[in-house]
Amino acid sequence: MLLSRGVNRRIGRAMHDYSMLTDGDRVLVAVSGGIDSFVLAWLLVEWRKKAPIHYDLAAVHVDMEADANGPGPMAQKLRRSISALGLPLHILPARWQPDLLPTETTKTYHDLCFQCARSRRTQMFVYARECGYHTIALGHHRDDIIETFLLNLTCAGNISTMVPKQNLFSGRLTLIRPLAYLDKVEIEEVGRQLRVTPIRSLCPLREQTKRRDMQHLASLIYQQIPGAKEHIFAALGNIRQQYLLNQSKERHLP
Ligand SMILES: Nc1ncnc2c1ncn2[C@@H]1O[C@H](COP(=O)(O)OP(=O)(O)OP(=O)(O)O)[C@@H](O)[C@H]1O
Repeated sequence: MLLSRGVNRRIGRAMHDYSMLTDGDRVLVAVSGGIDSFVLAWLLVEWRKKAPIHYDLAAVHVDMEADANGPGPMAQKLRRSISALGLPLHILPARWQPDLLPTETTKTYHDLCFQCARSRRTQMFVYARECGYHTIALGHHRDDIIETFLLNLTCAGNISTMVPKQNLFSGRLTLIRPLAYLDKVEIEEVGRQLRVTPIRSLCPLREQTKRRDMQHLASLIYQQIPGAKEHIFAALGNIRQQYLLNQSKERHLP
């Protein structure tokens, strides 16, 4: 399958702008069962065929359905589709599962969503370290980056977002997001051409998170203001420090 010229160029530009991959890297691509991370896994396989560098590649999945009998049905299905790409899939039974939740009324959906994602990430970080992988590739895209910015702006009182490349633990682990310059719809189009069927999410909180609210907010802004998406994304790399405030956060947050 051929990627459109624009899509191919923006993947290349993201990889290049952030020097995401170098020769000899050992890369784990994190696959959720969703379209974005499957397309990313496919892309990293294809990219390696034509890249002037070589990197080792394997996939990892944190299985929310795993039980004493082993991987759940979704993870097994995912293993089949990932192995069709020629990649091994490491399945990690999730340590944190929604039905293991304490019945705490103080926790909001957002807290729980955050905890679940953090636990998943920690499991992948530990696995990467134990198995000698220094890079984890995630399927976040431009819409995710803008929604995170809106979330941090409106709910956390800071101006920040998820970055296309992030060094952690003094550089011992790097997160990369090669789809950072693509829109969700573009990735879905690639997924359609690859005939990817998303494996349904088990997340019971999915429809009720602040992230979902940010998706609605973003789509309202885009409907009202043509070009807003491009401008917001550009703004994230165009900080005018001298036109920001120097008050302390504590003084103004409730
Ligand atoms: N259970 C999981 N196991 C491994 N990686 C995961 C898992 N869930 C999410 N990820 C990684 O984190 C990224 C962002 O997760 P998020 O939940 O926002 O994505 P998604 O919409 O569920 O799935 P996708 O982005 O693959 O379509 C995914 O693209 C994937 O790289």
